[in-house]
Amino acid sequence: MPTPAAPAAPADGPLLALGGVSKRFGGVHALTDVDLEVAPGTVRGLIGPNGAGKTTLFDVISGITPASRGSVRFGGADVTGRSSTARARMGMRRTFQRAQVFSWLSVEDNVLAALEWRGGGGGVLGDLCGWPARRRHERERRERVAEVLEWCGLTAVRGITSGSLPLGQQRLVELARAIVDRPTLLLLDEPTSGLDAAESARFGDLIESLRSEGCAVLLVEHDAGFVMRICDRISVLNLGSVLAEGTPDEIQRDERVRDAYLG
Ligand SMILES: Nc1ncnc2c1ncn2[C@@H]1O[C@H](COP(=O)(O)OP(=O)(O)OP(=O)(O)O)[C@@H](O)[C@H]1O
Repeated sequence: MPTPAAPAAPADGPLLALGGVSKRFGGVHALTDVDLEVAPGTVRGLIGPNGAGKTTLFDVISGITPASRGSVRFGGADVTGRSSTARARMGMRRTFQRAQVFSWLSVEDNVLAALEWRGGGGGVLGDLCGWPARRRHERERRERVAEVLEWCGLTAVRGITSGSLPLGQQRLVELARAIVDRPTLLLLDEPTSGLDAAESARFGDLIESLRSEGCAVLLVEHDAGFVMRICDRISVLNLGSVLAEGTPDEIQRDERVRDAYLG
């Protein structure tokens, strides 16, 4: 299992902290005064009925959509006004409800491409001169990709075109892309959607391994059993507001949550 970097958070503070986040789309109040924290190296679930605001909250956290009000702090810094690219450079990664991979690239090149965007090669001069440092850098990157492919169980299909893989493996490719340069916070949007029981269980194991290595995870997931099994804490959204927050036990016992969501 690859070793993620140490969390980029102040020693005694949350890695991610949302304060009073609201989002309006015209007359639609998608989010209202949402407070939420994710501690380093923990898994937080975000659950709620359809239309509760989960995807909108992910968009606000990752910087795809600006909040109408409120603040987003990440790694101790106020990132409310920063772009999604800036947040990614700080160690935040996200996956989507529909797995996003370069379907025409091989599995290995997909994961390599996720490392490339950070740059760090030797540039044109380095290419021309074939500097040893650049060659070493390239070898290290290939080794890192091989390590992550192995960890995600993708070594055997590393040369296959990603778009020809079944959905479960495409999700693993997306996960491999997200973790290859060692994020400190991973936002997973319905990672088990469309997976069979064995694939979901594998995904659960991978998330637990990531946590044990210090990576924090915020997980939107409709499979309540999966969420209860895997999360340290859970926030329940309903109609854009936090209805409840607590441990899986506390959430399961909460009558308001049962009425609104768990049934
Ligand atoms: N771009 C938009 N323009 C207008 N309304 C939007 C937009 N995006 C989301 N909404 C509205 O905001 C509310 C929250 O939607 P959101 O997709 O965040 O919920 P969700 O909890 O992720 O739902 P689901 O579980 O179905 O994915 C809904 O009422 C939705 O219609």
